[in-house]
Amino acid sequence: MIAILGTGKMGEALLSGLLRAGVAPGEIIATARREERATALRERHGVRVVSNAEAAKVADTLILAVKPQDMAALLDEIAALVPAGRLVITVAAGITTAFVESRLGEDVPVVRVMSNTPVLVDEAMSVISAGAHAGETHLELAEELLRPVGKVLRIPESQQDAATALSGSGPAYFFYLVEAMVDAGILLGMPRAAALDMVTQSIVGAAIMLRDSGEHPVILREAVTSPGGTTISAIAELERHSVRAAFLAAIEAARDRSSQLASG
Ligand SMILES: NC(=O)C1=CN([C@@H]2O[C@H](COP(=O)(O)OP(=O)(O)OC[C@H]3O[C@@H](n4cnc5c(N)ncnc54)[C@H](O)[C@@H]3O)[C@@H](O)[C@H]2O)C=CC1
Ligand SMILES: O=C(O)[C@@H]1CCC=N1
Repeated sequence: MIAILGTGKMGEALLSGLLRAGVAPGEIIATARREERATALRERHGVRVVSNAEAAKVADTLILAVKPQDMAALLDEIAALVPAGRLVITVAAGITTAFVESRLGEDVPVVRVMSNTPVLVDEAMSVISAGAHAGETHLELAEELLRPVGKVLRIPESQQDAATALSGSGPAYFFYLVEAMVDAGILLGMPRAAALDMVTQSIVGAAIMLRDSGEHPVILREAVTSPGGTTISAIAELERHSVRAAFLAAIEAARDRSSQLASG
């Protein structure tokens, strides 16, 4: 039995992915704070929604998906109830395996995961790290759960905050970029719907080329950039506005914020 505790946006995305991957609804239980949320989860996915206490007692694998700020309270609530040897997977930004171990008991196997919202379309990037008492079998179990919804990579836990900044938040940067490009289309007089179509298909095409061609992004960009042409005029402006430096600073800020989150 797999339990998802705190089934909000990320928890529900993982839940729907597990169901798409063929896990039976009877094999998954969820918890939610509000009754309307519990009803919605039952109706949408046909899973049982129970209390945190019941989930902690009956599940073999617990997926903790509350906000980082709510993690200490949740762990305190379930600490006395989780039977020995259960795998605990935490998907919260900034929450270390040591943070979970210190509240659930020092020998609990914990795997820390940072995934992202493309889990909804089975294209997630999930990075995983083992806690002090999680071994190969625990990592494999976590991989088994996450692989049907995207790519999974093992990384040292010391890199989790950086991964949170890069791939956890990553989709938001691309959506932001799309918004900005669509605004540019509007500025140039394009109808909004057409501009959104053009930008979306350009980003999808570019992403697939990047993933499937094996080419370095610089080579792919150079292939678009004709001498004396249009693209280099745009790139010159991006450079003038220090867009690359802005990305470096932004992602560094996200990494720093991730490392602060466990302390509230
Ligand atoms: N949204 C995203 O793109 C990503 C989020 N995450 C992580 O996933 C976690 C959840 O984020 P979201 O799903 O965006 O937030 P959310 O607010 O949509 O979901 C959290 C849910 O937990 C519930 N909750 C809080 N305390 C609870 C308790 N004691 N018992 C039962 N339910 C409780 C809340 O009512 C809410 O529905 C966070 O820790 C975040 O760092 C990780 C990767 C990406
Ligand atoms: O913004 C956040 O804190 C979460 C973690 C990664 C993506 N969203």
